[in-house]
Amino acid sequence: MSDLTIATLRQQLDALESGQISSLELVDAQLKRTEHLNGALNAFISIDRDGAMAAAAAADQARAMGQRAPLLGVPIAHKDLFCTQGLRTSCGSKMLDNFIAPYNATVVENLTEAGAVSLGKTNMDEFAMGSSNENSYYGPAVNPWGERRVPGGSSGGSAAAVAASMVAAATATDTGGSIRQPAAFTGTSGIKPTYGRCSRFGMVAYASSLDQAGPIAQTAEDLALMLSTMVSHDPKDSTSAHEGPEDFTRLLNNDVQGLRIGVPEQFFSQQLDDQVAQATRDALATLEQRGAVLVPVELPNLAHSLAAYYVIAPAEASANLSRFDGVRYGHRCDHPANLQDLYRRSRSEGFGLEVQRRILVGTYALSASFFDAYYVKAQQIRRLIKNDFMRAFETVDVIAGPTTPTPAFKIGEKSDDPADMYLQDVYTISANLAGLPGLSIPCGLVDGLPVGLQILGQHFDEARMLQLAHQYQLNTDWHQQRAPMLTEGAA
Ligand SMILES: NC(=O)C[C@H](N)C(=O)O
Repeated sequence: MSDLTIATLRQQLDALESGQISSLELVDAQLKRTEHLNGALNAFISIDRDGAMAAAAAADQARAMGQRAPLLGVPIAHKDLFCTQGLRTSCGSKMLDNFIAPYNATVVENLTEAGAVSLGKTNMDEFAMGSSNENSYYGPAVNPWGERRVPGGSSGGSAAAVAASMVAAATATDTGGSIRQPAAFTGTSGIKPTYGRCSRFGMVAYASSLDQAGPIAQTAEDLALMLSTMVSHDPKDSTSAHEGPEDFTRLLNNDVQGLRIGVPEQFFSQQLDDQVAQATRDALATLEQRGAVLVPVELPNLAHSLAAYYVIAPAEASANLSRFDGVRYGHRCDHPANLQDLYRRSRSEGFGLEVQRRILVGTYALSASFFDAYYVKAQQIRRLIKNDFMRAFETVDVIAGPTTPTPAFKIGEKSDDPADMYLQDVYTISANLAGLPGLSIPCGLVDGLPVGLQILGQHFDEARMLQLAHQYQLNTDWHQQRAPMLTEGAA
C-alpha cells in the first residue's frame, strides 16, 4: 500500500501498529487531502486542524508508552449533528451556526476513548431532513463520482468524505435512510444498527423514535471496527438498548453457506430503475453461488411505509424543534418587538424551507382535529410493517434488495418536488419504522455511478449482516472502485 491516505481503516490501523507511519504523519496527510478537496466537494463544514494534530500527537505518545486502543491514532470525521465539546455543531442549519456544545455526544466520547482522531465535522441536510444534502445552510456537498451529482442525504458530507478518502470512516445518522442512501450513491458502505444500539445522547434530535447513529466506511470490515466502539448502553438515553458491547468483527470470516436471504418482490417495485434491479439481482446471484439460499418473502404493507414515515418523522420533528425559540441558544433575530416577534422571526430566519415545511406538516398531523386521522393511523401502519418483517424473519436470516431506486441524481434535479425527493427513501425507511438494522454496500455501477445492495437483519443481528457483506466484498471489487476524479490525478 503506497498511499496510506486512500487506504481502508483496517490498513491504516495496521500501518500505525507496525510503525510504518505515525498518527501525526497520517493525520497531517489526511488533513492536507481534505483541505485540498473540500473546495470542490464541500464535504466538511468545519475542519479542526489544531484539535486533530493535538489528538494525533497524544495518540503517538500513548502508543510509544505501550498503550493500546482499538482505533488509536486513526483519522475519522463526525457528522455535524454529534455534539463536540468546544467545536461548532451546526446541524447544517443557520439556527445552530453559532452553537458550540458544552459536552460530547456519547458516540463521540466512545470513539475518542477508542483513540480515533476527529478531523472535523461533515456537511449534512439541515437537521437531517433531506435525501440529497442540498438542504444544508452551508451549501450542497458534492458526490466525488461527478458531474455535480448529489452524494445523497442527509449524511452526504460523511459519505462524500469517505468516497474521496478524506477519511477512511465517518460517523453518520439514519432516520429514514440517511446512512444507507448516501453510502449507495457514493460507492461506500454504511450501516444503521438496531434502534437503541448507539446512544442518542448528544445527537441533535430529528425524529427520536427513528434516529440512529452508525458508521460509513469503504468496507464492511471497517464498519464492524467502527461499530464495535460506537455502541454502548447509555443511562443518559432512555431508549438505549441494554445489549452490552459486542465485537462485530467476530463472524466476518465465516462463509455464507446455508444462510437464508429473503427477497421481497415489493423491493422490486415499479419505481426501481431496470439497471439498478439488474445489479441487485446479480449481487444476490453472487451470494447464492457462495452457498446462500434465496427465499421469496412478502412484505405486504411496505407500500405504505413512505406515507407513514412522512407523518411520524415530521410530527416528532415539530415537537423536537420547538426548543429552538431564540431564547436559550441558537439563532436570535435582531431587535425583537416582543416575545411573539422574537419566536416568529428567530425561527423563520433560522430554519430553512424544508425544515419549516416539516414543522408545518408535523404540527398539522398532531393537531387535535387530525391526530387520529394522521398520527394514530401512521403508528398503526408502522405496527403492520413491523409485523410483516417479524413474519418474514421466521423463515429467513436476512432480507436483501436495492438500497435506492436510482443512482445519484443531479444537484437541483429534484429540489422543486419534495414528493419526488421523498421517494428516494422508499426502500430504506421500513427498517427505521421497524427499528431493524440495515446496511448498504456497493454492488455495481449504473451509467458510471455506484448503486447499493441493502441488507436488513433481525434486531441486534448486525454481526451476521456484516458477515454477509464482508463475504460479498471478498468475492467482488465494487467497494474498491474509485470515483473518476480521484483516479484522474485531481487527488
Ligand atoms: N434523515 C433521514 O434519514 C433522511 C430522510 N430522507 C428524511 O429526510 O427524513
